[in-house]
Amino acid sequence: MIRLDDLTLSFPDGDGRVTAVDHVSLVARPGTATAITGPSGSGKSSLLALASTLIRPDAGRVLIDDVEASALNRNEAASLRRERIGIVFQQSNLLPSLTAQEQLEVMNELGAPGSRARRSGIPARAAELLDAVGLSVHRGKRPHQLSGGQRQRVNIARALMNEPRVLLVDEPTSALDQERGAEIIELILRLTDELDTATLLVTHDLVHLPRMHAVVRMVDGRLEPWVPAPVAA
Ligand SMILES: Nc1ncnc2c1ncn2[C@@H]1O[C@H](COP(=O)(O)OP(=O)(O)OP(=O)(O)O)[C@@H](O)[C@H]1O
Repeated sequence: MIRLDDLTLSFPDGDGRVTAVDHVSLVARPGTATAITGPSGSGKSSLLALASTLIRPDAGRVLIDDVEASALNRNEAASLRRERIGIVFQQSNLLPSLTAQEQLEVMNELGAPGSRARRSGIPARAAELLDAVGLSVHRGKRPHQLSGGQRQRVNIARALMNEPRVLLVDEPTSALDQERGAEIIELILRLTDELDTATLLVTHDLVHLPRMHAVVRMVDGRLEPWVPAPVAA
């Protein structure tokens, strides 16, 4: 579970400060996907950065299960991210020289060494996740040999290597056409269910919202309930 509790974040802006996130509270439970939508510059990416512990709030708390993430120092926050949080950014920032399988395996080389038993399970886990995202036959390919949608699938599989409790996804469909975008959303929803992650997903794309367990809208850093536009008669 992830709980955002009265979060506020501001950035320096000329002589003053701009409030990117303004007293935002939100709870996402395991096995559910919550979409965060809203206009450009409304604070969606900033909220995700707070949820991921990559930046600290000016005020408020981020709770990941029972851990107060916003109170941790940098090293502790890095460990928490490694152990409990999966992050998928807009662009699939894959390493050009590595195959799909290696992109996943390298995740567990970074950071904590892990036991020998755990390390020996890594190739199998990587293969299993590539299978779950429909890329078994492409596991030996490098990023330039994959389509945009396939690269995004590798990205998602990579974020799941550490068996995260929380999955944070920023605009996963922005570089894809409608059909590939819809497939990626379906994939994220299926994995959220199967792996029981609490998923927060930023999207501009309103077509995906009815598939989500919950939808919130950010406007000027504040959270509003999302009210779907009436369907034309
Ligand atoms: N590092 C930063 N330094 C200064 N201001 C920032 C920084 N990051 C974001 N902002 C400001 O905070 C506000 C929210 O930005 P944010 O990127 O979170 O919005 P967004 O809803 O994700 O936008 P988009 O949909 O265009 O990605 C904006 O006014 C932006 O200019």
